[in-house]
Amino acid sequence: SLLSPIVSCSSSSSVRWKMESMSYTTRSSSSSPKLLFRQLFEKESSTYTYLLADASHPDKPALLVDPVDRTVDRDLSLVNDLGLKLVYAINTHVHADHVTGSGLIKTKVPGVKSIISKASKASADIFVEAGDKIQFGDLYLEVRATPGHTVGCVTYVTVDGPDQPQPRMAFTGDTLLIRGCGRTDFQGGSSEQLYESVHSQIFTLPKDTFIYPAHDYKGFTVSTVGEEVLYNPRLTKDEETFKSIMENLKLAYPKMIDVAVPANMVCGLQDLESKAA
Ligand SMILES: N[C@@H](CCC(=O)N[C@@H](CSS)C(=O)NCC(=O)O)C(=O)O
Repeated sequence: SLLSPIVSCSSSSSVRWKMESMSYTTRSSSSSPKLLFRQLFEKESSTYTYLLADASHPDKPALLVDPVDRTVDRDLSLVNDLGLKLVYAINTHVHADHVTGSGLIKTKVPGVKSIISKASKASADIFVEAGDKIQFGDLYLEVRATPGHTVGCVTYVTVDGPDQPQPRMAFTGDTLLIRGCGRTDFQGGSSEQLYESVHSQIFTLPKDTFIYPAHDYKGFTVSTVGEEVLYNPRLTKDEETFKSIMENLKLAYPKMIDVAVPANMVCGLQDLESKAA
């Protein structure tokens, strides 16, 4: 069931990996899980990193979505200040504009597992695909496949359930930005796929679902499904108009693309590995 304590993800060895094997302390009271949530910003790449934790669980298990290498120390210091136990460093996709902090976090916090989609073909400890659920304490993120910006893009959504955060929250990576969307001109991008992904996997969520993207270039911090369905200047159009908009964006390639993509295919560790060699 949706809230089964057994949450499985596909692992690198293609064996179903059961997160029930995590040794969490059992909750002693019958209180509902309490989400601790922080939105963090990295200004050079205009990237948002998200910290989520089950603050009412005795272990306070936490995860970071889309950490950036340059701000790992800030993020870990916050995790420490809040008394959290970081268990996962998760990426929505292989980023092209900055190096992920996942690998660096793993060198600094033993036991943290990196997660990315199987479709990304990048390396990580755990590979997820559509329908998988990521458990932290008594809270869950559901994986939705949202290709289009890259082939391996996924959106992580809090699940629907009596003890789960309401309104729901969707971490859309670069698939859906506030009043925008990710570009589709490299890394296997496809405007058709992105249009289908957003309409079938994100716009079908309840209207009050919060949209938390991986970037913002205009000063926005959060939106909702209802807002984007009404006001997104690209995705409110019909598919042909959308494709034409995307073909005419005329954006410069991200400055770091030649460094970031190869590094992010190996959890952001390429530089560390080449230095060690
Ligand atoms: N100028 C930045 C890169 C800006 C950019 O291309 N952003 C991407 C997401 S990061 S690959 C994007 O999809 N933008 C969509 C848009 O409409 O802006 C740099 O050099 O790093």
